[in-house]
This record gives sequence, C-alpha cells and structure tokens, in this order.
Amino acid sequence: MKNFILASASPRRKEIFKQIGIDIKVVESSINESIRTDERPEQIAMSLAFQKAIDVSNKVDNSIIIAADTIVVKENEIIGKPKNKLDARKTLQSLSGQKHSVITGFALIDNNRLTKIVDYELTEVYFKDLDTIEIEAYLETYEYLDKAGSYAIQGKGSLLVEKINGCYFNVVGLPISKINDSLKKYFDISLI
Ligand SMILES: Cc1cn([C@H]2C[C@H](O)[C@@H](COP(=O)(O)OP(=O)(O)OP(=O)(O)O)O2)c(=O)[nH]c1=O
Repeated sequence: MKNFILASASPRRKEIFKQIGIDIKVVESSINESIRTDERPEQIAMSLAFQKAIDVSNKVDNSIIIAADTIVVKENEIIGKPKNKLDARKTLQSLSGQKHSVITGFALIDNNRLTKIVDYELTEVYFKDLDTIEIEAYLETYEYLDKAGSYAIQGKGSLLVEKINGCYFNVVGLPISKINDSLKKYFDISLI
C-alpha cells in the first residue's frame, strides 16, 4: 500500500479515513489561507487545497498527499469560518430557510511520480426555518467554531438541516467517494 499523507489539521477529515478503515498519517500544512475574491468559489477551494498539498509535498518523500478545503457559498457569497459568536449568529440567520452550497476542493499529489490532480465536489444543503431561540441554543454548543458556514452537519447542526442534495461527507470536509474515483482513474489505486 502506498504511503498516504493527509495534509489537514481537521480531525473530521482524519475521522472520515478512519471510518473506511484507514489510519492515515497527518502532516499539517502551514499556508496562509488568503483568497482572491475575483475567482469562482470552486477555483478558490481547489487553489487552497492545492497550496496545502504542495506545502506538505515539499516536507515528505515518496507519498500520496491528500489535501482539501471546504467553503460555504450562498448566492455567490463565500461564507468562511466565523470570527466570533456574532459572526456565527449572522451566518446562521442568513442560512435559515435557505439553500446554500458546500464546496470542497481537493488535491492529490504523488510526489514520487510527480502526478498532481485537483478537483472539487459540491453539495446543496437546505436549512430549516430557524427561530431565534434555536439559533441561540445552537450557538451555546460552540460547535460553530472552526467550521465553514458556522455549523457542523455531523453534530447538532444536523438538526438545522432539512435535506441535502449530494455527498454528505463532502459537507463534513472530504468527498471521500469522489477522491477514490480520482485515485482509481489517475493513480490506479482503490481505497476499497
Ligand atoms: C459545513 C461544515 C464544515 N465543516 C468543517 C470542515 C472543515 O474542517 C472546516 C472548513 O475549514 P478548512 O479550511 O477546509 O479546513 P481546516 O481549517 O479544518 O483544516 P486544514 O486547513 O488544516 O485542512 O469546516 C464541518 O466539519 N461540518 C460542516 O457541516
């Protein structure tokens, strides 16, 4: 089996690998996640994922590096991680009763063969109508910290969601099935 490296500090991404029986090694990237606002959301997510993968690829030998970046987009506006509780409250108010997209860009690099792949997955998420009491109760869980869109679908945030259209794991931060498709197609490796 090839040496896989996950270039992400996100415990959720490591957990997704664990769920499919892979105890993946983590090497965190140290990129500055600044974005160019003139790019399309999927370009931004792919570019950030690629920067994370390249950064880690320069630190390890003979490995396949997997990196990802997740952003939330509503009506072409990018909603990142909340700066504070006030910010999280505003985001949840704006997502209430509405549809948004969760885009995860991912990058795969085989630094032995010098193969590089970048792609993304998009999932539509429909929020329920949330009242003030629910939003305040959710904020008290502090689950919003460090989450794009200020919620965690894998936690109590599941109670805010009416339905999704697309890959669930993509919302949690790693479209594992699409990543496996790319590994099969371009690297001749299957995670199954
Ligand atoms: C919408 C949503 C996002 N998220 C998380 C996934 C990502 O970890 C995070 C978005 O931040 P990212 O910048 O994609 O990742 P990260 O900062 O956690 O880790 P790293 O940069 O080292 O790769 O939001 C959830 O866990 N659940 C959700 O429902």
